Amino acid sequence: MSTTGTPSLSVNLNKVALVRNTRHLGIPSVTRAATLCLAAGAQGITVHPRPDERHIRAHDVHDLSMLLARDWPGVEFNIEGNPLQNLMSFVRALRPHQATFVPDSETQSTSDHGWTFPDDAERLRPLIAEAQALGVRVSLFMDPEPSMMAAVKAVGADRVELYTEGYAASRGTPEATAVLQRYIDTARAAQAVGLEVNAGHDLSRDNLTEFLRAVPGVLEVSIGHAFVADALELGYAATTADYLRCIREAA
Ligand SMILES: CC(=O)[C@@H](O)[C@H](O)COP(=O)(O)O
Ligand SMILES: NCC(=O)COP(=O)(O)O
Repeated sequence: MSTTGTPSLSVNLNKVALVRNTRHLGIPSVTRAATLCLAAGAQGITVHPRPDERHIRAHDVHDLSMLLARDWPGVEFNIEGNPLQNLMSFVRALRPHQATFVPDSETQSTSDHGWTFPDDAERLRPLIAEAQALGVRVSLFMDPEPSMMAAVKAVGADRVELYTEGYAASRGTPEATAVLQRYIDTARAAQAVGLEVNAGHDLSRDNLTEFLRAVPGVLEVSIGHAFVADALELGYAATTADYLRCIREAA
């Protein structure tokens, strides 16, 4: 949650790195993108360093951590990934404010599901405890399934990130109202057991306000793909300002 009491905007820079990686010129710069978004008012930076380094590379995570610590001390750094693969090495080395645990396979093209309980509980429990002992808040990427929230709390997580692809894809279909209701019910179930709530995946300027108006108490949205697509047209500063407007209009 930002200092204004509205949900925080954490800009995911994966797709900036994706373009950068097609040549050896260092452009577009991931750290420059972070600086421009933060200067325009974004409250956080998210990266998802995948094991194949198709976009964010290990040095990006280190560079961003240094940049934020040096120039943006109030800004939240959120690193996403699978703690059973490469995520914990970043958590141990850099101690970001938040680690979002995502159950992706190594070759997955993008995230497409959340953790499953009770199946994943015993593998996650010690990793959640380790991250928290390092001062890192842990959020679990979860499908909108109210019945899972008690298990997320029981395994020790601080937050859930609601996987919003289903919401985004349902808009304009006959199922849209029922789908949105599942997110509302899941957020309420999470909050009822003492979990905080984030949201992300396929959020955009078109669908963000409606989501935040409907789903209570979302503290943070992380947005990358649509954000970077918009930034190609509008620039980072104007894009950040417009996403902040979408968030404000939901209040
Ligand atoms: C967890 C989540 O929803 C995002 O991290 C998303 O997976 C972005 O990753 P890509 O940019 O690799 O699609
Ligand atoms: N956690 C979701 C995220 O960081 C960005 O997802 P997307 O906007 O790239 O789909």
